[in-house]
Amino acid sequence: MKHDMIYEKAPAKINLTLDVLHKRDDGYHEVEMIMTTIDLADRLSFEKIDSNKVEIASENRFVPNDQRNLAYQAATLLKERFNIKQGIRIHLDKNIPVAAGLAGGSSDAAATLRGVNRLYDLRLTNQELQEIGAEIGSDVPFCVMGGTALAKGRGERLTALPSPPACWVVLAKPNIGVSTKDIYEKVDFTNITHPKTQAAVKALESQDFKSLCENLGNVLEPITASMHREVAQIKSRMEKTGGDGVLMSGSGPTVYSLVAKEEKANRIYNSLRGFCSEVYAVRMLR
Ligand SMILES: C[C@](O)(CO)[C@H](O)COP(=O)(O)OP(=O)(O)OC[C@H]1O[C@@H](n2ccc(N)nc2=O)[C@H](O)[C@@H]1O
Ligand SMILES: Nc1ncnc2c1ncn2[C@@H]1O[C@H](COP(=O)(O)OP(=O)(O)OP(=O)(O)O)[C@@H](O)[C@H]1O
Repeated sequence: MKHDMIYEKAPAKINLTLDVLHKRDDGYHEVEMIMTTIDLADRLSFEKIDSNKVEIASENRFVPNDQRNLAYQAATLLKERFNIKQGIRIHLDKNIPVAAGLAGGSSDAAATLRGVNRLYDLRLTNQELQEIGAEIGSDVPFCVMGGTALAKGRGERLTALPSPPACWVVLAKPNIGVSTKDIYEKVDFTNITHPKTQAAVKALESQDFKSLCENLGNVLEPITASMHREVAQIKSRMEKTGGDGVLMSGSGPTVYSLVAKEEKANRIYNSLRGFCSEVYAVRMLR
């Protein structure tokens, strides 16, 4: 039997700020962070299949196609919770670099929640999908919501914020892997420089690009940078070639620069291409 296809885009996120307040009893860290979506996205399609299975197809050899895949987990969760007897085939066209600090897997999970909600006409609200998403990972609720938000709790308590002023985002991912868990575990609360989250929120509210760039901050950056010198190397190269605001995203290792002028974005992009195999120049998503 031929079934209709549903399509969803899964955009990457960057952290404009990331602060860690304390370690919680459940092992997670209480965070306060501003995240925004960028125009670098995976593309997913969803199709009903007659066998009672979730199938993932992806051409990317770094992406698992079994229960380790967050899209698989999202589809399975909805299937079990809503007692769906048919199966789901997911095709994943991966463009977001893997294990990068850009929430690629989380965004695929969020797109899967939206896609399966439509495919099986479950009529779940965005809020309900966010709550289900929190069971899969801390970044999933934000990826369900999209746009720009201040996130608290372990990342699931969200308040929408205005999008950043239009600009370019140049990203470079060094060819190294980091474990988010390990990086959080290394946070030293006796020696921490907290970002000015409120100043960054104000900069978004007043659409002040310069102030936004001055108030980017990520407490995980010095930790990942101390383990991998590539992070500091990319950061300094972006700063030297004219990046307006430069920061590592999430637990890394991707470093990005916000850039107002296209010609400068091109210059930074070209300067990094010789140094790093995964470099992107994209726009913010409004
Ligand atoms: C670094 C960020 O990407 C910033 O947006 C997120 O905080 C991490 O989000 P994520 O990858 O969706 O994280 P999860 O899959 O929920 O958790 C992975 C691991 O990171 C640590 N973790 C994560 C989130 C949080 N608020 N505190 C933590 O300590 C925990 O050890 C957890 O076992
Ligand atoms: N759909 C998926 N796409 C990519 N990786 C996935 C996916 N599902 C599970 N993974 C696994 O998760 C690991 C982390 O991948 P992901 O790209 O989500 O990291 P990330 O961008 O650092 O996430 P975050 O910013 O949320 O911490 C990979 O090593 C991969 O094996």
